[in-house]
Amino acid sequence: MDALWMVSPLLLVPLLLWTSTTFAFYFKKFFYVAWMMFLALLAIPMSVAKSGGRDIENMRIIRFMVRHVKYLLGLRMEVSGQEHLQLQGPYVIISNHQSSLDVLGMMEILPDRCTTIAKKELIYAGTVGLICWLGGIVFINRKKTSDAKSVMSDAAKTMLEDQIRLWVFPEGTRNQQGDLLPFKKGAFHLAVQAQVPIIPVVFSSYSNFYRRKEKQFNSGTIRLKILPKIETKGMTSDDVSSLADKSYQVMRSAFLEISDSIAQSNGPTRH
Ligand SMILES: CCCCCC/C=C\CCCCCCCCCC(=O)SCCNC(=O)CCNC(=O)[C@H](O)C(C)(C)COP(=O)(O)OP(=O)(O)OC[C@H]1O[C@@H](n2cnc3c(N)ncnc32)[C@H](O)[C@@H]1OP(=O)(O)O
Ligand SMILES: CCCCCCCC/C=C\CCCCCCCC(=O)OC[C@@H](O)COP(=O)(O)O
Repeated sequence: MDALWMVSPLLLVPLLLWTSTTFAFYFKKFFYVAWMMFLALLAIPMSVAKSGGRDIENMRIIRFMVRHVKYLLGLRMEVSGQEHLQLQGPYVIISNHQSSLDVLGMMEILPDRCTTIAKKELIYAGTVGLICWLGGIVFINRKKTSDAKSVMSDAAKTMLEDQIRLWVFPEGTRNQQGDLLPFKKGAFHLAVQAQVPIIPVVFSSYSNFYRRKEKQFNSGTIRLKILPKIETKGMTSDDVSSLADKSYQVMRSAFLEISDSIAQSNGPTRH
């Protein structure tokens, strides 16, 4: 009995360590969602006051409101290739998609008059849904290909008429498998239909600070690499597959390169 009393406090040590990282994981996730909901609540009246309703200019307000959130979560952003975004007129940005944390990187580099394409379910996310609508986010129904395609073709026209840039996640869903998923074609049809360039953007792997399975959410660095534009002038729908393949290749090699260099600078990581 005595021996058990001596041992049990020692057993508490690993238990406390386990709960503290797990606790931090849930706490940071909860805080992130709650804080974004709160920021959206502030941004809604600001957007309505500025532009009276749904308007792409509201993305400036959203960008401004989200920029500090990285500090609250202990994340650092390292951006390279910013000069590639200095193009006149509309273009399509494509990037990999790991988590809702991508919004932080997106707001770090979002050019003016740029909004994004998102699944329609996001509109039901309370204040976040409303601010997305006010920011002109284009919602698509992924379960109905024909609907999604027609929304994307309309978007190609609007891009040119209103001089708008669109950010698309060509993987079509979130993915943290340490590699890119095969690309869907929508972003490439969009760029070809509008005859505008594609600018690939790559987020480094989050696996060195965020591991969902292991319930870890530490401080860390996100590298954001903006790659040179890929022209689509003169291309037709016949070129879409090769355009998608080419984009995939350049993004995949950039992803492996920047993710690897972070893993090395942080020392070995557990997987
Ligand atoms: C102030 C504080 C606020 C705080 C809150 C923050 C608020 C705001 C910040 C904003 C940030 C919000 C961030 C939101 C991120 C959300 C991201 C997402 O939701 S990702 C999911 C949605 N996005 C996508 O899915 C885009 C990528 N998907 C596609 O491009 C798909 O192709 C599609 C959805 C258009 C269609 O998909 P699917 O039904 O699966 O069909 P496919 O297999 O891809 O295609 C079938 C065939 O159709 C051809 N195709 C596709 N598109 C077209 C087209 N536009 N025109 C003609 N043809 C098309 C395609 O080539 C296929 O044919 P094939 O013969 O096989 O080639
Ligand atoms: C009252 C409802 C409350 C719902 C609360 C959810 C609110 C989310 C709040 C804060 C996060 C802010 C950033 C939101 C934008 C990110 C959205 C996102 O990343 O969507 C996932 C989508 O790309 C792919 O979806 P799937 O991986 O296919 O699934």
